[in-house]
Amino acid sequence: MTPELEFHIPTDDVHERVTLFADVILPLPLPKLYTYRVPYQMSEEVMVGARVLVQFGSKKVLSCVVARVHETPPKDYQAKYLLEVIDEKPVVTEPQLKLFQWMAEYYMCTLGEVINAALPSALKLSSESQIQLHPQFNDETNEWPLTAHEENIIFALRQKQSLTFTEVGQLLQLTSFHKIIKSLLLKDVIIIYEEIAEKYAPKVVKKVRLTSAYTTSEETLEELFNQLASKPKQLDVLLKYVQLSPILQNLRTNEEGIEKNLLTSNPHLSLSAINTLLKHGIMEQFDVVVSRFPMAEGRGPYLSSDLSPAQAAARDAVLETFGEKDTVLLHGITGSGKTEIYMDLIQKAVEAGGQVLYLLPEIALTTQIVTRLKRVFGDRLGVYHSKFSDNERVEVWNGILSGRFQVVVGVRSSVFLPFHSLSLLIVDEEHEPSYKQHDPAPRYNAREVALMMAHFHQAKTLLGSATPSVETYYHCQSGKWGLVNLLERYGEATLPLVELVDVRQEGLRKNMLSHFSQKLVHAIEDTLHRHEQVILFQNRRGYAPFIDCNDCAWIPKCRNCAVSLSYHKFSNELRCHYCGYTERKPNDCPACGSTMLKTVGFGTEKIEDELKLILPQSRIQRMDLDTTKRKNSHQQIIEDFEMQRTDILVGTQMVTKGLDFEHVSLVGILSADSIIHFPDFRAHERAFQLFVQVSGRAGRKGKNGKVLIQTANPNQPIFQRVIDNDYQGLYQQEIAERQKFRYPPFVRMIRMTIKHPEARPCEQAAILLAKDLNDRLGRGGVLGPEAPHIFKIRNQFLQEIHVKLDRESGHLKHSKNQILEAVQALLQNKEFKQLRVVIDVDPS
Ligand SMILES: Nc1ncnc2c1ncn2[C@@H]1O[C@H](COP(=O)(O)OP(=O)(O)OP(=O)(O)O)[C@@H](O)[C@H]1O
Ligand SMILES: [Zn+2]
Repeated sequence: MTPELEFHIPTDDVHERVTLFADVILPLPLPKLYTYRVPYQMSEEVMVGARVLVQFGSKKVLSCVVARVHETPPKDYQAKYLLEVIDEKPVVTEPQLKLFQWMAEYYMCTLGEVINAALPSALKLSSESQIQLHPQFNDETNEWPLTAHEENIIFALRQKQSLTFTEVGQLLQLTSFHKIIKSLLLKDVIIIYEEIAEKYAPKVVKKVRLTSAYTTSEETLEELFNQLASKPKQLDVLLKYVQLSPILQNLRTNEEGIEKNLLTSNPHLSLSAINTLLKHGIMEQFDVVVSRFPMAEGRGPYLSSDLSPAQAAARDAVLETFGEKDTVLLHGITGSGKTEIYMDLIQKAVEAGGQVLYLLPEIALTTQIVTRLKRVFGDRLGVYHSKFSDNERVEVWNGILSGRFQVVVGVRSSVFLPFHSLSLLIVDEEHEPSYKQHDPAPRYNAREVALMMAHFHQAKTLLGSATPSVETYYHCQSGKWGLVNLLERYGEATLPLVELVDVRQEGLRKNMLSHFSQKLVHAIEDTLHRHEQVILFQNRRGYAPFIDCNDCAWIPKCRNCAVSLSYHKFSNELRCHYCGYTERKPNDCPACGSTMLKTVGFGTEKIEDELKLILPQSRIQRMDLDTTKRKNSHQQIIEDFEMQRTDILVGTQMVTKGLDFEHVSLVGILSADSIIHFPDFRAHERAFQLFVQVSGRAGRKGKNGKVLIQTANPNQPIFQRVIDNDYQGLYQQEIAERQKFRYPPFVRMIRMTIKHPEARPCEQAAILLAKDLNDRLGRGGVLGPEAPHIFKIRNQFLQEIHVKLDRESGHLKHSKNQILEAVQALLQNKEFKQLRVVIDVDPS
């Protein structure tokens, strides 16, 4: 050290001290960002994308994400100091922040709502956050000096398992204790988690290894062998150890050890010998925190299938089109092998060093695809969906940040993940309505968000579908996006033969067995006879949509919603599918006392029930919301069907989507009519998609597939389009109608739902809002108010207003502001205290 430096007095403290301010996103529905003052000693630590702890209101402490760091104090309030910087590195990336900002603006919600939806709850902290001892913390091995306060907390955690932040404050009698918590965190003494129900528990594995004294050199190891020569049981253990751990090739590998149970569960080894070795300090035991997503064994080279000539041509066309366009639609019929093409493209993107996001509409689909992708991408594949625990989500989040996961497969919420170098996004089954989040805000469509993500990352997006949404196809027709067609099935397979069954006629001819036509029953029998499988689709779950009294026509209704209660036979309950209300099914009519209560209509449960009577030998499984509540139930049902442990799969929409089963040769649609007559401008499009998709599950691997559609009205033109797989016809007709009646893609729709516990004020408020919107936006664009078909849900009366906006974006922003102002003005009206207005952009 030079003498000058020894006398150096730090002067920057005196003059160059700059006060920094951080704008933070609180995880609350607040309209703007809040600015906090950064304590000088944290100036170096604070950074965009990292979390900080702040006090909000008088008591609450929250973690929030830094969106901006600057030097301008806020004008209208005195900025408080932020309390702590939690992260050493950002947990939210720059492109993510941009995307979140865009989502908040586009979907007309707050940035806080977006962040709240985006972050797994273990990354959100508040005064209710809990701490617990780190499972690996051990007084004896701890190398860090601990302060009295820290000792105090550890002592309390030994007594009580967990403490909330508030309790920590009380324990230490300090208001500012976050430094202490952070210090304990850094020393790995504690971990933080959000809810008691879901403690963050890293998975710990017990391992053993030789103590270092015996592994300094080959000689010491040899000495050990000599030493144990007279103790054969211990020698056996040692021999097994050197067999399982490659220490004879490289002594340093001893450090990694082996899992203890590889020894203890071996019937040829003596447990007491293992314990003696541990007791004598020849071996030692240690814990390792392992990933919940174990590394795949032997990464191996890529293992994907060879593309057929048609697939290879489609792949090349996609790559070529990416040269000119950022977004390409792969319109490939069901069973054409789109997945194989995706895998090929993913591989290319990964080899070039990019990250890939592969979006799927439904968890049920992930299980099959994940198995296929795992074989190719091994430990570089991350999976993200809503049935994951929070721990698992945090691990995926961190795995993407650290670069461990290069490919992520997930459902719509994966658009929130912290990618930094995305180069390819795939939106499979892009037409699927389940990409849309209805509640709560942000009410986004993951397909649209994916396109925006691609924009911020300068990545390419491939949309794929056998039945593209009319909007998407329109953008291809107009030349905005690229289009690649794949019009043949892979291999020997051809599209299935679709046939209609007129249930009215069959009923007259006495050819109906309850809800099954003879034709369908015979077709099922034939199929099972050939040891092939059947999928039956019915659009409703439960046993029956409602029951009614034969004598007085009484129908049980939900007490919170304007709907009748569905009957669920297994639980003998009447259930509301909107609010979850349940009651026991009465034996007699509460209105007239009659015992003649009968069920009306039918759902999947009834189909399953009746089928068991009609075909008692067959093995039937049902897949719907009621049978897939548990985390792995989807997987189990799909696996059973795949392995042909079941013959018939009965289900709701869940069975229609992209599933790939080799032995299915018959698909039955039990009642097509309710789907076609849904009151919505997309009803025809949706019905076509549903019928074609569910039909597409038949005959995928060379078998001749057959589809039977039961309907009371076979003359509807949509059926001919399904029979002919005539997407073009459907598209031409739909697009003409959309243009004529001004629907998307020709306009943008925004729906406002006005909610109030009483009917009158709900209606009055809706009329006022519609009038104000009319004044602001001009006539013609505002439709309603109108009470929706189900006019009360969860004790809230509903009214809807639809706004149609021209697509030029300059206009759009202005109009959105007008809408927000109109809603604000209405909410300020003192007459409507309990009013809520939900805004949904691009509703569906
Ligand atoms: N090149 C290939 N080599 C081997 N098998 C293939 C190949 N292409 C497709 N297959 C098989 O054909 C079947 C159908 O493929 P895939 O599931 O990818 O179709 P898809 O286009 O996604 O259909 P859908 O739109 O109905 O979901 C799968 O079982 C798949 O493994
Ligand atoms: Zn209800």
